[in-house]
Amino acid sequence: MEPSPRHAPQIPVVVLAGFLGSGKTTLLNHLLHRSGGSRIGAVVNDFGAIEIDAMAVAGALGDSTVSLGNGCLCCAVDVGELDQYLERLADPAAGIDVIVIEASGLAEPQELVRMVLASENPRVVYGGLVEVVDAAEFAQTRQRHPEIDRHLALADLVVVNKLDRAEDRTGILALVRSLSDRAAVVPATYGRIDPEFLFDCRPSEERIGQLSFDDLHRHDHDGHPGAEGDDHGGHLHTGYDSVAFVSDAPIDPRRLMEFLDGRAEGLYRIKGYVDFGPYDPVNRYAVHAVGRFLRFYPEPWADGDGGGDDSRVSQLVLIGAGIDAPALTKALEACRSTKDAPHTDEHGMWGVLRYVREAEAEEPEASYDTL
Ligand SMILES: Nc1nc2c(ncn2[C@@H]2O[C@H](COP(=O)(O)OP(=O)(O)OP(=O)(O)O)[C@@H](O)[C@H]2O)c(=O)[nH]1
Repeated sequence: MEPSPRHAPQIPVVVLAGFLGSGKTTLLNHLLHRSGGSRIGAVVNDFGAIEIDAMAVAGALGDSTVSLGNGCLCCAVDVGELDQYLERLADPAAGIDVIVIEASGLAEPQELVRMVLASENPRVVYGGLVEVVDAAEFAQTRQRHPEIDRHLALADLVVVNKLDRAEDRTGILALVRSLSDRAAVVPATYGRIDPEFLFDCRPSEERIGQLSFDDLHRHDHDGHPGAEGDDHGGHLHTGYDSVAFVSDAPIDPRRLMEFLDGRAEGLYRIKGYVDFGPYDPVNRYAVHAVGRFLRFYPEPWADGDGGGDDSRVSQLVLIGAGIDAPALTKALEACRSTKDAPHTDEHGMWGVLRYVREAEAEEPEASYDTL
């Protein structure tokens, strides 16, 4: 017998937040592959005009992913769009057990929590705030954005990610614990946490109290300067811009490496996919830069090994503070390849391949980090 709507279990909606490049998409992908019998629906909010994050999770999810592109969800005037998506994912026919909203790396988590709490959909219930921290960049990020402390204080679960890159693992964990109020603090590399943490991270009664509308409101007005009279003055994304670049022509690997090696300090985040054309007809290259960190991840093109296909494009999103968008676009345009014959420059890919790391994602899954 069908359970009556009144008694149907409510689907937890978890907000997954964390600064640019901290590893939210990586964590979400891990959960999608490790969730056992649970079915996860995802709402992905990209800051840039191209939905790179949505592409990165869509493969695993098919139509259980919806994308809220271009701009921070926290600034949406009309929250109806989120409601519509929640409605769709919470439809019993979709068979979804938990919904994860991946916030953009510049979103204000308390705004997202507020939106979920405001949802009138009886099938969903707020399932907690997960904050992902980049252990390697945390000190600098906190210096530039003291608001991060406020985000951690609101979290129900904090994932201290990228511990493989952290110099002082114990120190960073202790610091995050001291900032996190009563949240569980979980160490991780590549977002590999036990999914139980997430599905169980519903806030306790006490924490629901803390995240009531009134308290969130109070946080806005006491918590950060610029909130009064300027809706987004204290938001993390103030001063940040994004540039979206798409190219049908393949990219020249040497020129792109020159561009990347010379990137300005303020250009904190680059992500996307690159077609190096005849330099590697089999693979496209996912690219990620976070601060000074740079990595390429070759992955076979979905259209087989033909090459020369019209559907092959390079798509990049660049996010930073104080960046010169027209100059960046011009510099990227100059990276377009003009050569047809790669053998005239057979070492052309060397620069890129220096940033391809083998097998780092293939460590045994069983070993969750402990500290
Ligand atoms: N070394 C290392 N790299 C990691 C780890 N987790 C994620 N990364 C890499 O960090 C980069 C950014 O990861 P994402 O998961 O895309 O980060 P994100 O938070 O979704 O990024 P935005 O949506 O732009 O804010 C990618 O190159 C990941 O492979 C980790 O634990 N260790």
